[in-house]
Amino acid sequence: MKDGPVYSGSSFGADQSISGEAVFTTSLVGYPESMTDPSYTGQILVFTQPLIGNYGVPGLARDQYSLLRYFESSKIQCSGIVVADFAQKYSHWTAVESLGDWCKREGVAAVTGVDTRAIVTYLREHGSRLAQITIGNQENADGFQDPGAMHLVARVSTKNVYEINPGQDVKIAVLDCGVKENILRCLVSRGASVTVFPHDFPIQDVAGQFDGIFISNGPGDPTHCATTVYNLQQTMNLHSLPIFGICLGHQLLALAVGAKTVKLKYGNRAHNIPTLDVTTGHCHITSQNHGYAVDASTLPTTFKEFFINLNDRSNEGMYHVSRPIFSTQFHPEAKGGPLDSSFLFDKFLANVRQSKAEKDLANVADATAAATAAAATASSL
Ligand SMILES: NC(=O)CC[C@H](N)C(=O)O
Repeated sequence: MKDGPVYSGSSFGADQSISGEAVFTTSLVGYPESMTDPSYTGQILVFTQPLIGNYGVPGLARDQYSLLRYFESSKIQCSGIVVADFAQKYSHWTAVESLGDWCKREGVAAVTGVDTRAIVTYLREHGSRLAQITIGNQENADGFQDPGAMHLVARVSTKNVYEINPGQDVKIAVLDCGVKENILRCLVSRGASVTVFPHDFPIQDVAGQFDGIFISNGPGDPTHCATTVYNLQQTMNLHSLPIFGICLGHQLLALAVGAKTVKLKYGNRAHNIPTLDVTTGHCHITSQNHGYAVDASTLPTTFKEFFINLNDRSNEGMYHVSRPIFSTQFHPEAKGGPLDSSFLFDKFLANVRQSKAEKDLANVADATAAATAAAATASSL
């Protein structure tokens, strides 16, 4: 840890010294999904679950939409992992290799045999820290790189525009700030065509061709994404489309409407965080991975707090008081149970279909009015 303790263990991944921000997750399962989540870019992930690797690592199978079945992106995104006890033997019907072999193949550092309880206690007391993993006597050439100071979204976002599930009744534009495969699946499996755009694409220029806008999760400090924030402001000024944002997408939407974000002491990374839906009084068990949060006291009067974290009372979402715009800090696409908060995708799709129906009706009314006017002009000639 920078200016902190040193913990020694054994390397079971790549012999590669790295640096990053040390953060911890209390999730019991899902290491393939977490490690490939682009939001973990630049971070060293410490697992509180002591035994990691016992179900191995699955292959790159794809579903009917060509989305990865078992990973959130096609490579490991975190800089390194730290576990108490790496399981050398693994067993699962989807497994094709061990966690150690995967890390070696992808050049990712992995340490086992350290007291992760001591590390997590340190991180909880001092907050997320810059850290290094050094192998043997190797010096880490990078020193202590701070991912919070980098515009990581620019690194992980798509460079090209692409479409998934074309030809459906509604079309959704996704701003990819580091989008997870399962978010795309949650949209297309509900019958939408999805077009994915780079994070800084001027979405206001093409928004009229879509029935809804989605803003994805992504790594790092949201305040680096000034272009996306500006484009979202323009989009909301020029179009009345439904909008949904998740995690970084929530933070960017909040910045676009004039709210502020803050860095949390050590963040929320888990699959079982109780979150209150302020509109219903129901508590949802949610999946989370974030180090920043929206300061709810800075929301404009046009937005209300949607969800509140019941552990630390931090903001978990917002909704517009009169327009179909809402966003969540937690991840409704990632769930410990079978459904959990996935109803939020149904809500977004319902908004999208309703807005499309209203637009179609307005177009029919315009066409009828134009035809009536043309007929009147013709009969008066
Ligand atoms: N999962 C995410 O989108 C993370 C958002 C942001 N990078 C944070 O850490 O708060």
